[in-house]
Amino acid sequence: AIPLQYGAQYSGKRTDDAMNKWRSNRFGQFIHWGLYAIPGGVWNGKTYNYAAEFLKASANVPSATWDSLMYQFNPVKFDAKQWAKMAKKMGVKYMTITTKHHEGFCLWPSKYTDFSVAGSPYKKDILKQLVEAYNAEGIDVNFYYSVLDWHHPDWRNDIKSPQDSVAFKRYLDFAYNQLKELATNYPTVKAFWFDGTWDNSVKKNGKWTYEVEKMLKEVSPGVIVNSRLRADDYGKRHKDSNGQLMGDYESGYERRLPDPVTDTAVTRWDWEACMTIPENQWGYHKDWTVSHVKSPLELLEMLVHTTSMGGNFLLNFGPTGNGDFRKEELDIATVIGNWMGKYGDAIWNCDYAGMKKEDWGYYTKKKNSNQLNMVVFNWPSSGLLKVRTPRGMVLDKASFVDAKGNALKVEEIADNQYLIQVPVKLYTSPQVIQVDFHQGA
Ligand SMILES: C#C[C@@H]1N[C@@H](C)[C@@H](O)[C@H]1O
Repeated sequence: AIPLQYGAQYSGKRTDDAMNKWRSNRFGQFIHWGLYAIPGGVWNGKTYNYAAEFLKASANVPSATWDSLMYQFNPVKFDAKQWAKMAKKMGVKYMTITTKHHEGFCLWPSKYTDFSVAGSPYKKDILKQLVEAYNAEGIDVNFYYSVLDWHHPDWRNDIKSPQDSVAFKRYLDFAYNQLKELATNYPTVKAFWFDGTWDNSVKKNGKWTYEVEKMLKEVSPGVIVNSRLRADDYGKRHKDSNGQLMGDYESGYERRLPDPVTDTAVTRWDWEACMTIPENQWGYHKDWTVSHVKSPLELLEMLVHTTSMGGNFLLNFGPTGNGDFRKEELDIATVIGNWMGKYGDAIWNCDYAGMKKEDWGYYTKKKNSNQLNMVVFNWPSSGLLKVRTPRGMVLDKASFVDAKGNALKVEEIADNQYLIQVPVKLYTSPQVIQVDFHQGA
């Protein structure tokens, strides 16, 4: 192995209470909210199709002009309690909020910058209201923090001169102080979601990334840090120069999921996929006709797919500049919430079942139980669901979660091969079959 000072600190999955809770949560709400929500992808009457939170770059807006949006930030419809109630009904167990996105605007009154809610007509601490409202609903709150900062004069994409080094050192001190401020002032935060760490300037500062993670875990014992923060001694990210995952979980799955047949290696570590409802809009965009918008059932299948591979699914919402949600997002929250209300037990506290993927859908397995869930998306015209079990696993009985009393016919047709007979009918949403099993000889 290559000797590293700033490589992975451990291998395998954390098994402490904080990580076990993070893992059992499975379904989270991502919220991207900042000044970009005010123009919503439109600048000087022109609609830009690229991600709305990148509008400053897409429309080539001068910094002084963009930063003056702070004086328009006054979300009169913002109601943290209402947001938290919607999230609770949707069935999420955690929420990740952009404390500061690439634009540098802070949703909390940071003492290290004037570019925050404190400088806006709104004035109040948005983070505080969200943390209190979501925690009151029993939902954990995690902080997204962009290391990349278009506003801060000392930010550098790369270090090409001694002057760059001096300036970037000031920037890194600023970011370190902000992160310590967040961990100290919001002690119930459960995880930090780092983004904007792809530039050479950060890759050349693996030591700083190591020290940030160390500080956060000292200030907030048990806190969880995603793999995007760290760079090792050689600038390697996510996995260090010895191929070991850095941080507490892999967070490279952005708008994509691992393949349930070829990518099962991902089940060896903790991971999370984050997902947009349109093709690629994280911040609020006025015009969602610019791309495909995923339906509730497309997103529900992604949630089940992710759980079936032992990952967390973080679904993104982009509130408007006024602090309310668009109708498509409210509808998705309702449809997914209705399903989770009936079948959430096949998601929460469930994990990879260690079984071969079948065409009809996905398996999830309740932690520390002999309860296997079959979430069926593709109903077989044959009325037969094929199940291949690992050696020694014997199926005992199967029934719809909605009809526990009516046992389904389970036929063992060969060693470790079963067929479960189900009615042939059209269902309009995925059905869940619960299977009890035991470990045989
Ligand atoms: C690129 C990029 C960023 N990473 C996603 C999580 C969003 O924050 C997007 O702006």
